[in-house]
Amino acid sequence: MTTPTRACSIASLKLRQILDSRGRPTVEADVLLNDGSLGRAAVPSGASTGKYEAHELRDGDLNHYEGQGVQRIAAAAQAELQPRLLGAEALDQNRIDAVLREIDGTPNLQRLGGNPILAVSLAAARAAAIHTRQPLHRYLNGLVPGVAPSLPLPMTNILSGGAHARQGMDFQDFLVVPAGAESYSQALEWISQVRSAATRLAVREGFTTLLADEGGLSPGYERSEQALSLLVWAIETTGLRVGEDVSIAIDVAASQLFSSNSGRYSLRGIGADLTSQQMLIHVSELCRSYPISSIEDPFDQDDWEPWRQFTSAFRGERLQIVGDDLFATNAERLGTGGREGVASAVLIKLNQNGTLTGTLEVMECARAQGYATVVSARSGETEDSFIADLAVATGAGQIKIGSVRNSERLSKYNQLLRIEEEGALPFRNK
Ligand SMILES: O=C(O)[C@@H](CO)OP(=O)(O)O
Ligand SMILES: [Mg+2]
Repeated sequence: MTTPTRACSIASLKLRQILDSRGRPTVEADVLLNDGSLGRAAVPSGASTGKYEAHELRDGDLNHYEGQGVQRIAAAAQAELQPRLLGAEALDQNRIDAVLREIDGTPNLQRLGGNPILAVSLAAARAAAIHTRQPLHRYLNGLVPGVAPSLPLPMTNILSGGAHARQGMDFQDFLVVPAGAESYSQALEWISQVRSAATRLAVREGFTTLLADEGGLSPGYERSEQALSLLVWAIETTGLRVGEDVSIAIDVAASQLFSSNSGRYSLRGIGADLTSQQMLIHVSELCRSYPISSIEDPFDQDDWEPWRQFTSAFRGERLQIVGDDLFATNAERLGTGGREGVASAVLIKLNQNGTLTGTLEVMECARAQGYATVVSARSGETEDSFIADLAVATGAGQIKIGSVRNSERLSKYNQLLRIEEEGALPFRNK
């Protein structure tokens, strides 16, 4: 692509299998530049994956894998990508990502896999940041001219259900949002106070405090209402004002509950299979009965009609409506959402998109159509803290990482503390 002798050009590429927080194989990339700058990045992996995501090449399923399958996927990708990327200019992220897509040659990256491709895309950005001697968030901010960086408001799992817990609540995430905090560090303090209060209360009530995939408590409640009540109680116990200092967010992850054969949502907690209209009534009632400030994926990724009705029913109220599986960090689907008046925010997951440049384009599209953005981790994570820097660099406003209990989550929370310490950055554009 360019002359291989430039200090910022790629000298070598290495892809390997490592383990994620579920103990399952995932991909890590090293990108080495001619001046010795080494960028390393690891990609996460979802459990409640949407069908419009970039394709992740895996070895086996959630509960079973053969052993070296991801190593073979990594090696195959390395063999094709390395010769084409040698000498590429690491500072030209657009070009690198375009070449990665071109080599794969499929729209959803199913040939080489979205996972090795994203790992290289992110590792190249990190190598470029090291080469330019900038913190990653500052380098990434340079890729989005005109965007003001800021520290994001965390949205944090306290209780988990659905595909992440294998017991209890049908809905996947029950989170708290410390919107009244004055700073990121205060927000994090409040979160950990609410989390310990929730643990104490669950113990007092005789429920288990076993943890789910993202470190959220998995008490085995049957009904969503029990989880929501515990959250309200935990916030009150800490002396914080419910709904003002700290409010509640939920991720229904409804695509996991939906059967396209029957067209119904199966809710074990209430012992019923709901039609789209019944589901609309159910989630609307929950949003009106509890101090919920944000709801994600209340309906299936292809069930657009209730999405439209729900969005228009809550228009003008203080409820953020987030599309995760619905938009799959895909500019085309987000554009459709904007035209159809569906949702008011988009969850941003790098591995749903497949490249850094593609993800930044989706965030730009969100800004252009007035949608809020929530940068998000996956349920299977690594110790890589890239998304913390990404959220700051893009002034995303919000971040969803999981609970504050496990190191693969804390690597992001703690990275944000370090960035806060650098000073001069506003908290969520306040
Ligand atoms: O649905 C989600 O928002 C994420 C994180 O909670 O889960 P997963 O990575 O399993 O898709
Ligand atoms: Mg989700």
